[in-house]
Amino acid sequence: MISLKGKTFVVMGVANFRSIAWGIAQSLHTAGANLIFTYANERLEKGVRELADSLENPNTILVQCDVTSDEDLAKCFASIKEQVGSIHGVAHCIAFANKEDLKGEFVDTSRAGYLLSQDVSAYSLVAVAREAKAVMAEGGSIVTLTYLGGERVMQNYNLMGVSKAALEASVRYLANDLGKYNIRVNSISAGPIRTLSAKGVGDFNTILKEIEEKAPLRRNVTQEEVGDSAVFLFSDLSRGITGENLHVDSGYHIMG
Ligand SMILES: CCCCCCc1ccc(Oc2ccc(Oc3cccc(O)n3)cc2)c(O)c1
Repeated sequence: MISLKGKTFVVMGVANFRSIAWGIAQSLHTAGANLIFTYANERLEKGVRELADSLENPNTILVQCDVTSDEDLAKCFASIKEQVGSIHGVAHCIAFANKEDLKGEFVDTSRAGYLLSQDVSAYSLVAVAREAKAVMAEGGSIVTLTYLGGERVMQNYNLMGVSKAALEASVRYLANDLGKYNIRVNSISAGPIRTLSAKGVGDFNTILKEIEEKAPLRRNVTQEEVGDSAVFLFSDLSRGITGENLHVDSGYHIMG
């Protein structure tokens, strides 16, 4: 089993026990890591604290962080630096698009909706990477979450697909910039998982069934499987990998 004992990772985007971010947190915890959870606002704090407390690790820290605010991000990582000195990685599990932009016709996307989704789902990784760089002395690893709809059209995914395309290109350009500091930047393209966020995507159930019928493994993936692949990308076993998009999707992406 990979050991991340004595290492500290920031997990951004836990909403509840179904979150992929929580799956990543559990796998990191099992590997012995210390965790710092960030949450967007007070409404989310209670739920994140209950989950964090369930790990029973006294080193766990919670920090409020609204990724749409440069000031909040700067304060968040300054607080992390002050509390732990340095971190070894960041799991960026944050995305958003207005519900009306996740169904119907992409051509009808509003300017405001498009910019909001790009800001939260793609630009936030650039800002997080910039702030995290200053707290990752001995190098580190940044992992973000994407979906196949960023590479090709998946009905209803619409605006989020365009935001994920921007996110995946941002991973490559960030990997180019940060490699000289021995900071790696990768994405995990997860298969569909029934999370709070998934409720926002039109006709979600159809794709779950399609995976069971067409994916090479003939089954859907779980938060734990994505979490374990994230531990691989956070560990030295992936020290030669950066700018990569790792599909953890039962192989579905290889099918026509
Ligand atoms: C047709 C594609 C079906 C599979 C979708 C898999 C998936 C599920 C969830 C994903 O993450 C989000 C995150 C925010 C998001 O925007 C939301 C979520 C809930 C409410 C709302 O107003 N917006 C939509 C999807 C995601 O990027 C991808």
